[in-house]
Amino acid sequence: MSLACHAHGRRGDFRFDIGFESPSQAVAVVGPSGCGKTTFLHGLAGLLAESTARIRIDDALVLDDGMKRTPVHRRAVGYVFQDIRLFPHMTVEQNIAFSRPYGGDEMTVAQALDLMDLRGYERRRPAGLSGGEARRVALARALAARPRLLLLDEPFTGLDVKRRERLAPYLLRLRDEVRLPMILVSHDPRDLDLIAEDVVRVAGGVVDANA
Ligand SMILES: Nc1ncnc2c1ncn2[C@@H]1O[C@H](COP(=O)(O)OP(=O)(O)OP(=O)(O)O)[C@@H](O)[C@H]1O
Repeated sequence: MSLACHAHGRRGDFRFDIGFESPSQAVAVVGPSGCGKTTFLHGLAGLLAESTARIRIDDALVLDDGMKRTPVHRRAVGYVFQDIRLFPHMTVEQNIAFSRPYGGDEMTVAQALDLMDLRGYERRRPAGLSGGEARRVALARALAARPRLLLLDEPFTGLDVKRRERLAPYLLRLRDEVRLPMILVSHDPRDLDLIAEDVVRVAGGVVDANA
């Protein structure tokens, strides 16, 4: 599988122009705090007013803002926020079903629940979940929209070593069984060992050519 992504634009005074081509399916974008990792993901997801993006997976142009900007809900891009952002007033199942209308019809809420081993959690609310469980719900919510690319912002943040080891197989399941292309952003080298197949280094809003 090959993955080519590019996003450029600005967030306030910060300008960025970040892109890569990779023969891998799981690419990590790494770099120091403030270098633009999250901004890059936001650009790809359409969450910035002043940015454009382009995504190619194998021979398919999945997204191209060149002529006309694609709205967030038509981007076929799943996003798991660093701080998870589940809807607190909804149950686990309602959280997952929320993104369902924006995707295709193959991946159902039930399949997302199965994939993330969330059977039995359907009626629970986010406040009653552990950090790792909440991350699995956030992954299931992203999956239920049937994305063609998954964006993960610091997927293990806030989890200790034991909990990281418990969450990792779920991400590997998406990578190796579902074959879902993913870009993860991280400042922690351990994340790269766990799931990344390729690494892109970023500094000051651009890819670091010397890395
Ligand atoms: N809402 C905002 N308005 C204006 N500038 C912002 C905003 N959010 C972030 N920035 C700026 O954009 C730049 C890139 O920030 P970004 O969050 O993408 O970095 P990062 O590499 O993800 O950092 P970290 O690892 O600390 O999360 C920073 O210089 C930051 O100050």
